Amino acid sequence: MGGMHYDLVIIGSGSGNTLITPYWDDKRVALIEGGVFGGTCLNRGCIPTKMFVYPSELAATPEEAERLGVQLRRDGVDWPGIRDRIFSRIDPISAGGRRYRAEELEHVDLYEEDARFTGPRQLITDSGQEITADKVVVAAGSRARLPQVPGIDTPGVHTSDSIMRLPRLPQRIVIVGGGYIAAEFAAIFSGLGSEVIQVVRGSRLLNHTDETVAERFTAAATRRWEIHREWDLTSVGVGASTDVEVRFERGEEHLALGADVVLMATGRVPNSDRVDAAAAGFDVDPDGLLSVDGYQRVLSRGVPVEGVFALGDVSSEHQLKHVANREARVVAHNLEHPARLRTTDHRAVPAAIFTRPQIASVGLTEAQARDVAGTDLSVKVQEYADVAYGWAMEDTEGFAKVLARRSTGEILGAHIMGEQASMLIQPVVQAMVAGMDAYTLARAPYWIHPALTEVVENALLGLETAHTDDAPL
Ligand SMILES: Cc1cc2nc3c(=O)[nH]c(=O)nc-3n(C[C@H](O)[C@H](O)[C@H](O)COP(=O)(O)OP(=O)(O)OC[C@H]3O[C@@H](n4cnc5c(N)ncnc54)[C@H](O)[C@@H]3O)c2cc1C
Ligand SMILES: NC(=O)c1ccc[n+]([C@@H]2O[C@H](COP(=O)([O-])OP(=O)(O)OC[C@H]3O[C@@H](n4cnc5c(N)ncnc54)[C@H](O)[C@@H]3O)[C@@H](O)[C@H]2O)c1
Repeated sequence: MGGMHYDLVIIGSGSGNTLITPYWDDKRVALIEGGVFGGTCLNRGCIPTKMFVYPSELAATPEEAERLGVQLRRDGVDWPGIRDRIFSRIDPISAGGRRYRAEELEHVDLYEEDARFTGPRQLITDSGQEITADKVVVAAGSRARLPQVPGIDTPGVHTSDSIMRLPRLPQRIVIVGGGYIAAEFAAIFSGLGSEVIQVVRGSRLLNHTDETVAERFTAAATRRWEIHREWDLTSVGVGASTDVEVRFERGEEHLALGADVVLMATGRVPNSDRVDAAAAGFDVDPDGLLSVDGYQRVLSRGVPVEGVFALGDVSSEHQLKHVANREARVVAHNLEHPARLRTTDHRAVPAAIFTRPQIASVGLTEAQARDVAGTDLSVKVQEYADVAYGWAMEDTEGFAKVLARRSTGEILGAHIMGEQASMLIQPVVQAMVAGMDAYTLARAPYWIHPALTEVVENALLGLETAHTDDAPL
């Protein structure tokens, strides 16, 4: 098989797919995708999960409404209907994207198989096709990590890749893990009416988040589904009377939980090994992340490799789609303008966890902010219950927490748990990027009364930060 040479080779059709700009119209491009076209977010990540979150929230409404004197009745949940509506929308988008790249663009060759490096800009596909290129972008993403315990291949053990396509809604599901994916699916399935049992190694859920979030989300989740803490997974097997049984231990104690299905939500590993980054001599950190510099250039022994870039989950500490997309825009620019390279701005990266209650964060946690600012740190936790819209909702759980330097008002972080957290955080993200201090953010714009945004306004006003006499009133 003769070798093929391209101006640009992209590995991965998630955010990598966006790199094929008009600049490449008169050049030769290869897009290599060994999985489903469109990558994680579209096919098995952000988009389908949120399409399950919304109906699940509707399904959970009767319990919420009851507190406010409204009697609603949920007559049932049509899981196959929900599932098929979601995937009948998503699957054609993936197929359409694939068709466009494979059939409609003459300058693009789509390789539908895995490829791995044999040199810095040299690859071989699984079928033996040798490929070289002037420029290579590694946009190979990450994959679900399965704990290596006996019985992990028992039928009924799922990851986020397969759980959304179940034939029927599980009556009882065990979820292992305490991170983003576990939190979102626990909310989805409990909202839809499954009995959810979540088991974590640590003492709190969402352990990596701000301490108030972790503590208060653990309490909120405990009110909604069953949680077992500080248990280590030991094995999985078929249960005596259940499809699958998951076993844990804690010192001398043992716990066996039977269920229809088990979701392993135990983290994701970057696909640097799947592309054999080591064979090309690229630097890979202990977590498997491909090392890049600020320009997204792949490093080898700390030095940028000519013409090789990486973006997204394979190289980013933020496993988030909006980050992968931003990095892709930077890579697209840098491929086209080698003399005017741009860096990716990773300041103020927000994230939301679409669980119940919703969570959103930006910037530092309180512990991190204390390390940075010491006694100059001001912290305010504003309860939803203490603003007018929170009264309307009769909210008892939500809060907005902001962190800022007392001396300058510089916002160091914000963490919100509750209704619409993912939207409420956005003004804070804007202010952090624009360098606006906390007091100016609270006082310069009008905040609509009595919208829920007042929870953020009041949190900012509650900070003890310095401001001048001519600051907005
Ligand atoms: C369940 C779930 C929910 C999520 N929800 C959100 C959310 O709400 N918001 C958010 O911001 N982020 C979310 N994420 C994270 C988000 O999906 C990822 O950060 C994002 O999709 C990463 O994009 P990427 O382009 O880096 O990689 P991907 O989209 O994963 O694309 C990489 C592609 O490369 C291919 N590939 C890998 N190795 C090779 C090889 N050797 N040869 C050929 N092809 C290869 C893979 O098959 C894959 O299709 C979620 C993730 C999951 C799993
Ligand atoms: N809304 C969003 O933006 C969103 C949603 C889903 C996923 N994501 C991205 O995907 C990434 C991966 O999500 P995730 O939830 O899989 O990972 P995570 O890193 O958030 O959580 C992994 C969890 O698994 C636990 N764990 C790891 N190994 C284990 C083992 N052997 N036994 C028991 N528990 C174990 C960890 O302690 C942790 O609680 C997230 O970090 C996030 O960046 C984002």
